[in-house]
Amino acid sequence: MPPVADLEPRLARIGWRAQPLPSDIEADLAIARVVAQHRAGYQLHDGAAMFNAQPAARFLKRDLDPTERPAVGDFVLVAPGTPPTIERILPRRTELRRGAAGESHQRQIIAANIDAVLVLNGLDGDFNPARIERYLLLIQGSGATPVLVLTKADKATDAKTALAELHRRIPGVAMFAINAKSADSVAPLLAWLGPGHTAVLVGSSGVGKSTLTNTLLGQERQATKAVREHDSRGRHTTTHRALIPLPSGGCLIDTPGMRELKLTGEEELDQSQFADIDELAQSCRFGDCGHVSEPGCAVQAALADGRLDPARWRNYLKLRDELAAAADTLEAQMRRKSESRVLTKALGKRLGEKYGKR
Ligand SMILES: Nc1nc2c(ncn2[C@@H]2O[C@H](COP(=O)(O)OP(=O)(O)OP(=O)(O)O)[C@@H](O)[C@H]2O)c(=O)[nH]1
Ligand SMILES: [Zn+2]
Repeated sequence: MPPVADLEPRLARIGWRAQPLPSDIEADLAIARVVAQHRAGYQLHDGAAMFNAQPAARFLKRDLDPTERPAVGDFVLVAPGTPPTIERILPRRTELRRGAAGESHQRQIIAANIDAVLVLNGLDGDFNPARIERYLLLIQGSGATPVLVLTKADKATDAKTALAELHRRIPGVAMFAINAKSADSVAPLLAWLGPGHTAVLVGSSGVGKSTLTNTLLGQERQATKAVREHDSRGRHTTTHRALIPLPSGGCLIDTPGMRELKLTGEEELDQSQFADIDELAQSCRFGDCGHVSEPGCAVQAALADGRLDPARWRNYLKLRDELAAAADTLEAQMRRKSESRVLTKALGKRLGEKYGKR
């Protein structure tokens, strides 16, 4: 492997910060960063290009603690090959975990080596201190710094009141009210986006994550509207770039996994700011109304006569789909957990019969 000093300008683009490397590294290994994780493998970036890689066999062992597997944001050592293989994970500075209050064998790393989590909340009706607090729970203990960003300040009449309320409710956390479209307005955020820094943007759909990304980039590089394909189960695929080097020297990580941070599957739409839409959608003539062209659709009627804002409706649909997918995952996890408990019991009983233990 070339001396790391030679690699640093390139690695700097992917949020690398000088760190001592293990002394026993084989010469043919390269440093890269995990930018996405798929069922079929990992997507890595070495500062020059993105490429696919497979984890070494030991990462696939079933009894391995999931937190010891490569995660998005990890700097890893990669062996050449077709495909290249992830051999080692370099020590993490921070670990954003899912299920921090759960059982240890269920904990997963959502992202590693994240320095700041920018929690976006819109001042256009999306403002929701309770949701911000839930994000903060997820971030707490990760080592990453939360930064609260209230977007659409240019549209709000009460940005100061919102900030004051948030200050009261969540003291000691940096917070800004910004117009995500204005470079001047987002400038204070650059303090968390300098060389060697990695940030993620989290927040509800439509809050301004893509807009802020574009402003930080200084150009329209990321499609503001991600491409989504819906199917009957309400899953979607979002295409966007996973790691985004910024002119300020830092980088953003943006993966579907990171965006899933926002919903656990336990949220109830009928007890949210969308309760009115949820109620409307339940009052269609057909119980399984798709709200597209069915006769007697209460949603289409409300859209037609202006009672329902189309943007809000689209947002509701997006969130409902996300929630459905998250709930599916949660349910599958819980099913697996209860199955393994039953299996463990059955195994214990069998062993007890065989060896006379109880
Ligand atoms: N006036 C104003 N409009 C904003 C601001 N931030 C975002 N918008 C607008 O809000 C809409 C949604 O913004 P996006 O950046 O696409 O939101 P997002 O969080 O990326 O949404 P998803 O991709 O669905 O997760 C766009 O029309 C933006 O132009 C802001 O600070 N001020
Ligand atoms: Zn309908």
